[in-house]
Amino acid sequence: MTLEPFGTRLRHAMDTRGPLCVGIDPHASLLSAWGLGDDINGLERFTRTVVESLAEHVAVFKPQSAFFERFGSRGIAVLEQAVADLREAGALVVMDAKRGDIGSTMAAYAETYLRKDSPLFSDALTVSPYLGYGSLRPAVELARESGAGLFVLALTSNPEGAEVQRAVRPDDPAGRTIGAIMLGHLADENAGEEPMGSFGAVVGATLGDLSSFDLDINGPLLAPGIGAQGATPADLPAVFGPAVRNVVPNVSRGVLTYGPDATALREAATRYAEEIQDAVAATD
Ligand SMILES: O=C(O)c1cc(=O)[nH]c(=O)n1[C@@H]1O[C@H](COP(=O)(O)O)[C@@H](O)[C@H]1O
Repeated sequence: MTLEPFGTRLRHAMDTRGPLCVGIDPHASLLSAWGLGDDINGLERFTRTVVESLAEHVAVFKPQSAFFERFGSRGIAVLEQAVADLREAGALVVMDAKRGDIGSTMAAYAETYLRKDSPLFSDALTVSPYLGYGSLRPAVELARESGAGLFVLALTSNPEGAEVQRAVRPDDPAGRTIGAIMLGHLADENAGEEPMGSFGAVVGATLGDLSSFDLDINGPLLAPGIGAQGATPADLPAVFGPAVRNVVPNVSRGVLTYGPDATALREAATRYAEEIQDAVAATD
């Protein structure tokens, strides 16, 4: 079955379930707080609980691959099952693997996550453009072919990101920063797409006023940083301005910390979803 483009599917999911993305980040400290061992059984129980509690309620999930890779092939098997179960429940999966390499190797990463019949096929993948945006071309092409999407790290939520992303490219005619140039590439990728394109940017919710950047890329903006990193849903309009309608806010620890009780997890996700909805509606 051919998939509709990721941007179309994501817009529909945001309209029906709301824009919240719950991150599945099984930190060792969370496994312990949930009374689970820092082992494959703990990882499996944790992941299954998140999936069973939230998969039918939340639009988007972002499993963080590193927390599964930590356990080797058996961890990857847990990740694979989670991706299948989440998608089966009608949620979209953004695989957070932050891949980035020279083009010929990038093609293999793309095969791993973006080829329709791959065991780890995901609706979208996080990628790093810091080997040059053009190195991502094989992933862009395969994503288009498969109806998948990408989230390209543009302005990350961590303070260290600025030394790369806010650096001004000396030969850029407009004197833009590297982060602004990445946003420009994404706007080109998404030009003319309706209701929006499939090539998103990662832009931290922690970054304060971003009005000096053109966030109007006609694509989604994945916004991590709410909850554990200190940003709140109420910050979103001030950070994103009119682009707030394309924002997919990610919360990982801020929700996960309420487990393992399924009701408490659902209530936490609902609280965040409502606060996000209120913040976005206030911009009307
Ligand atoms: O690409 C990401 O998802 C990402 C980009 C970024 O700029 N900052 C950021 O925190 N993330 C991820 O978003 C999640 C944030 O987790 P919490 O701080 O627990 O909500 C982690 O999985 C990070 O790896």
